[in-house]
Amino acid sequence: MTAPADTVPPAGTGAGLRARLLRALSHPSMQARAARFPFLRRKVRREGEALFDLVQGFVSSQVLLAVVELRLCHRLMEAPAHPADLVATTGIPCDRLTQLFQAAAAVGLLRRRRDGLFDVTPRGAALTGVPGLEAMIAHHGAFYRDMGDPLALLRGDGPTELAELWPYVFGPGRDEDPVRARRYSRLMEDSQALVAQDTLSAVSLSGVRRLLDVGGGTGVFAEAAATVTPGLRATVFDLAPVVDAARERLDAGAHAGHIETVAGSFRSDALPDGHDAVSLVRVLYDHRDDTVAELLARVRDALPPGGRVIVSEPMSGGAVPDRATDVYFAFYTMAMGTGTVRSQARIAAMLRAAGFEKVRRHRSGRPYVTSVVEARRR
Ligand SMILES: C[S@@+](CC[C@H](N)C(=O)[O-])C[C@H]1O[C@@H](n2cnc3c(N)ncnc32)[C@H](O)[C@@H]1O
Repeated sequence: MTAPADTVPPAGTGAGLRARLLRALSHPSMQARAARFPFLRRKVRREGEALFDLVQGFVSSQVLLAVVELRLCHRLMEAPAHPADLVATTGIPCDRLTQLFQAAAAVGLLRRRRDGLFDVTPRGAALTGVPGLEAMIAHHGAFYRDMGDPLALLRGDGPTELAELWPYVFGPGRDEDPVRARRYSRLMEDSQALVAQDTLSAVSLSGVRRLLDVGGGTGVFAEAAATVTPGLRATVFDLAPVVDAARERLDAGAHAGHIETVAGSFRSDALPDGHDAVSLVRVLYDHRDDTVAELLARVRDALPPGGRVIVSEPMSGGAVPDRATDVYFAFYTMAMGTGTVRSQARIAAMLRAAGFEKVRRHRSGRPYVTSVVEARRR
């Protein structure tokens, strides 16, 4: 497709040159002509590879899912194997299993050795070791079905499967089911350690005596905060069924005496006071702007002047769109029904509107794990 002529800026300007390059690249004969010029040849090839990468992304993800479901990396960590060795246990014919091994090697999870056996690569080993990653991949079936018709998802047509998995986003009446609360809490709990690690390396809690972790799940962040901040006492505030699971977990841990749990809903209940900092870890991106604005107002009311709020979650790249957050998390939260990824600038603006100041943005080295914004109550 070529751009209409009237949208092309005048020749000689930077924008004009760029528009001409884009027009040239979009011309079908360009692929053949570019072969004659080394610079263009390289550019066309790079763009071709990048486009093909986008085209085949879903297939790679499904290869990853098959690898996870068969626990292939776990099996090959024990000993290198030939696909034929796994036919009986997987029930997959040898020729197809060989194709899966080849594909897993092509995406860097396995290595094909000269003797025809396969073993795991460092990436394949990391897949088995990153807490929560395999559980996250395994639950993607629901997300991919929601993504099956992206235009329907964008238009907001019909129910989504992810909305069923995260029922609390719709508030009272949908947020009390203990079975579903356990299921989503376990999913979050597994990945919470990494998020806690990045959050606590972005912000120091030194000077904080009492931390309130709102939507704190089963207390993994509160425990991590207590571990790195001697003397810290924490309160985990979450919905009743989640708090029951949190209490069970925390009572078996090292910080049981320093971490309280309070059941309630931040939609309808005042937050417990007596804390000098409030954390919101992977909470805001689940909710619409009006819910977030009300929640931030409650956080402000629970804090003394100068009290800190810490927001930690994957954030949009904003002016510099980011592949992990503006693609994956944006569509994931959209499929949940009410969520959205916000940029640090947008969260900062919402914090200021709620009565916070001295906003600091900490861009993490792993935006796909989390980014952090903190502020003080005016
Ligand atoms: C995505 S999870 C994050 C949990 C934890 N902070 C973490 O990062 O693993 C969101 C949490 O917010 C809690 N939540 C949702 N709506 C809530 C409400 N109205 N009041 C209190 N907690 C709520 C959920 O139960 C869940 O534990």
